[in-house]
Amino acid sequence: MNDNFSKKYGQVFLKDHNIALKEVSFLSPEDNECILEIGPGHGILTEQLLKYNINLTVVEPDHRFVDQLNQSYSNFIKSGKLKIIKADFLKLAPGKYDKIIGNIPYQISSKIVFKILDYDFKMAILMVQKEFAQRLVASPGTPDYSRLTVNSGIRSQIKILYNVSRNSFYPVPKVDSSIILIEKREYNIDIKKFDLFLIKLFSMRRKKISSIIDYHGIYSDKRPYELTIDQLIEVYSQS
Ligand SMILES: C[S@@+](CC[C@H](N)C(=O)[O-])C[C@H]1O[C@@H](n2cnc3c(N)ncnc32)[C@H](O)[C@@H]1O
Repeated sequence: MNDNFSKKYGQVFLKDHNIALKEVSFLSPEDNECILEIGPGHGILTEQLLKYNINLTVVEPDHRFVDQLNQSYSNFIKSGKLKIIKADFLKLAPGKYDKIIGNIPYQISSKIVFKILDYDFKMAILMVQKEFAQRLVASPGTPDYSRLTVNSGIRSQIKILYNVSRNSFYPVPKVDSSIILIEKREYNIDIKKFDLFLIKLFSMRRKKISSIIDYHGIYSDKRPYELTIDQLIEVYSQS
């Protein structure tokens, strides 16, 4: 295929097969699991995934890759083991999969993570920009601690598993990457309403909570970025 990289689709491609193997081994596919891959591109992860006895669905908006995958994996498609959806993942209605995997475009990483968290799934393995991974797992009181950390932290447990050099990709991007694990967890809050509350608080992250919202409890003098997730939920439920 003539590589005409699309900036619009955030196309940098993993060239290190050992990293692809590592990601798939982190995912640990089990027999008959339904697995979703976001943004297969040339299929470096797809190829490894198809070695397992799983049902694989891949979502890719770029018709060039869809055509390439349709050709390379026609037997898997015929046997029903592989389904290729030509679409923007962000526009799909959330579904149910056992596991999700993807080396996702940097510029829409937070939208993709928020969308994944609307899915019914057990765990996801994603390759993301290193700095983005650090924002996901940031501790309260640090500059990286944000609405993204809290929103994703309520709905899941996230860990950085492995850092990947920019030199493992082509064309070489300006940033390094990290492989992260997302494990979905149960939560008991209206996430849409809570997120609106977070947007308001974190838009003034250095102001005292009592000067942002009508709250006069024990955390009034704290700043939003200083509170743990549980403390933010407490403020939300009392305001
Ligand atoms: C960083 S590249 C990774 C490609 C391949 N998985 C790899 O590791 O080499 C991101 C891929 O996501 C695709 N992509 C971009 N926007 C997307 C979207 N909204 N939904 C699904 N895939 C998207 C791109 O076309 C590209 O194939």
